[in-house]
Amino acid sequence: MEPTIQEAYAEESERLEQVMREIDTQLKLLRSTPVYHGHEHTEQVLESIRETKRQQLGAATGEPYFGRLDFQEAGKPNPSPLYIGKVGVDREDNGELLVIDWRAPVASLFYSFTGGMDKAEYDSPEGLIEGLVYLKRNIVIRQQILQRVVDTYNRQGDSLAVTDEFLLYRLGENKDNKLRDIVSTIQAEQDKIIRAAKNTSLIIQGVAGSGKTTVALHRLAFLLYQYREQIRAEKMIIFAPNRMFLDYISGVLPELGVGHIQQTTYADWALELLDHEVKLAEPAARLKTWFAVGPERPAALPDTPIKYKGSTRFMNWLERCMDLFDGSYLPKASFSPWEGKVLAAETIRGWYEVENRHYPPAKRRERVLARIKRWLEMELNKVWEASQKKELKKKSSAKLRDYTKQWTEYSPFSLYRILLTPAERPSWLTEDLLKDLPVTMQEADNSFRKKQIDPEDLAPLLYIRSRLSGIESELLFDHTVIDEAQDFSPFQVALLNLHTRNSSFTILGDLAQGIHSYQGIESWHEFSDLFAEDSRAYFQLERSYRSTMEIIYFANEVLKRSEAETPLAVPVFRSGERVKLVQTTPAGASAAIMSAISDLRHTSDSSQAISTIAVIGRTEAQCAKLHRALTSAGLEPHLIEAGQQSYKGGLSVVPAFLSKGLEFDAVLIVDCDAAHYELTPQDAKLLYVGCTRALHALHIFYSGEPSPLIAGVTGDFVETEAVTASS
Ligand SMILES: Nc1ncnc2c1ncn2[C@@H]1O[C@H](COP(=O)(O)OP(=O)(O)OP(=O)(O)O)[C@@H](O)[C@H]1O
Repeated sequence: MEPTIQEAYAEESERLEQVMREIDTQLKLLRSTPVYHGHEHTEQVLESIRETKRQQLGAATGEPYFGRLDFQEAGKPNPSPLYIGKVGVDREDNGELLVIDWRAPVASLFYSFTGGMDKAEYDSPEGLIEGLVYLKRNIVIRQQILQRVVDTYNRQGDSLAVTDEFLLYRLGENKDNKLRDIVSTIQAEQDKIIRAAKNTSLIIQGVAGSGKTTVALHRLAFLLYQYREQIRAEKMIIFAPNRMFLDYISGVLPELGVGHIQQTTYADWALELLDHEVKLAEPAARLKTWFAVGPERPAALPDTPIKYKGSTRFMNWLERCMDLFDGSYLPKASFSPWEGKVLAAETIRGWYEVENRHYPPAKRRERVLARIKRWLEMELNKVWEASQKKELKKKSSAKLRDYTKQWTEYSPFSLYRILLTPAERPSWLTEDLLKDLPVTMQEADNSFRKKQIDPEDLAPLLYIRSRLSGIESELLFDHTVIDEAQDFSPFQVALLNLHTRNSSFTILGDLAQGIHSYQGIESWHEFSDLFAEDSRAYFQLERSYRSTMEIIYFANEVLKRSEAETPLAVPVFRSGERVKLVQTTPAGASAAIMSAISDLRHTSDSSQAISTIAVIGRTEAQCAKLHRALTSAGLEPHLIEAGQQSYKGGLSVVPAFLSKGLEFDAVLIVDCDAAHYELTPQDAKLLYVGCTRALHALHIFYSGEPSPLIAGVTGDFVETEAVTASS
């Protein structure tokens, strides 16, 4: 018979006390053991194990576990309860597992089991284990106090389907300024991605709010647990679009007990590798041009060098260039240090092409020059007469300097520049090769003179670096995550592949949010083609967890009205207030926005009290103006600008293109009129990004003619309102 709620609660309280007593005893013992500071290796290792345990148990004391699954393995007489937590805890005296780490193979049942099935199974190191699930229970413990017990499945109960009640409870919570872990409610389709094998190139198309970023971070924690002998946190890397986004996601990995994973942007990583030889042009100028409205709006996607420079066609072109470079790099002449003494060109060629063939050209140059120097020293040693030797030494040093000088030493940038500057093109660059360079690339780039480059030059420069000097093994990653990957170019990903062992990738993005289409991709094939067929995998996440049904239905309408061919989000069954379409007069817009903010902050429904609100504008200039207006009204908003390092929460004013990746309890889209959002795929994506940032409430403001992307949207998920100046 199904236990009553009181019985379940009493049972779990007792169990919690038992587990906490055990953790407490173990912690006391560990804390009373003196920390070892000596040099004895074995003792150091033992101390490090104790320290890890101290930290893990310390973290587990407040909330030792969050779930329970009663599983009867085939062939075993009874089901046994498995408690799942962020870290495993076993009894000191008999080794019994009190809490199982969520990443352990058996814990996958807690996530993959969706009810209704006869048999459940999971992959273990010993093979497939089958059995029956009797109970799936969510348990909320806060600061050692049992707060909630929710059975989402009970074999003895009436319902055989796992309900989403607990998930909905979690999704209904409000957000602060940091993304959180989801270990207690990972969904089956997310779990598959998290637990995919390490040496896979995973590509994930996920709708807005489907948990892509969160899943990627949980996957890193999983890989570190599962492959702890093979990979290290310091060798894993996350690429995110900007520093503010990195700050926003920075809480998740520590919550999962994982540290030291590198987190960066592509530009920061690349500039570091290039020894900061080049400067990146201010990104603000490009963003301003690309997201301009009115007469400055950019024409349909221009066929600019940006796309070409991000293509694998360009990579192949550079590959051919580097092959030719390699073949012609060695000077043809022999080396004569003084009259009558010659080091034959053939000998030097042998050193270059045979002896050092395994080295890249820059290294070969270095090694061959060192070899010539050694040869010279030997020749000088054959001269006995002191004054003659001195003179020959002087002469030969000058000759060697000349020889070295003629053999130009290139940096990635100096080589790139001569390839793309017509007046400086080297003789080995054949007409055939030049013919294959698009016309748009034939012009000299003036900014190169000041060593200034654009973001799309980074991958080509790194490619040249890799061909010129090779990739040092300490620069290789064990696993690479690319978030917001739809804005990456194929060349960027191909380049990262050169830096990633076994093509172990998690690449995530959403084509519907591809607002930087001047540089990004149009289809995931552009990336999947870069990886071997048998080691790549593609997943699609269609359920959106962030927003209410009303918000998702509305955002989908926006997408449907443009010609953007992208998958639509399926909401979880969480209902909230309707999306508000508010028409104002131009003069009344600010007052209407402020009144909405005030209403949202003072909502009477405490379960929906709003703590983060974003006012989303179309351009940076418009946001700066709005920010001033809200500040003079005493509201203390934060203006989010390009280049910002952190996200503060509270009330933010942000241009739509910078809101990507973030989320807010409530979103107010302003100036959603026909001039600011036209009926184009680009504007639809931008508005879609803005709308899908909202968790609980979405208000859209416009004056004059509404944007064709929202005009006439009807349904039980929207309500309209007209605010006159006096109301
Ligand atoms: N299984 C889950 N349980 C609870 N919350 C979840 C779950 N999956 C996702 N979420 C929540 O949904 C929200 C969106 O997650 P996340 O930002 O990772 O999605 P995303 O796909 O990267 O979104 P976007 O592309 O729109 O930036 C977050 O608040 C996250 O905590």
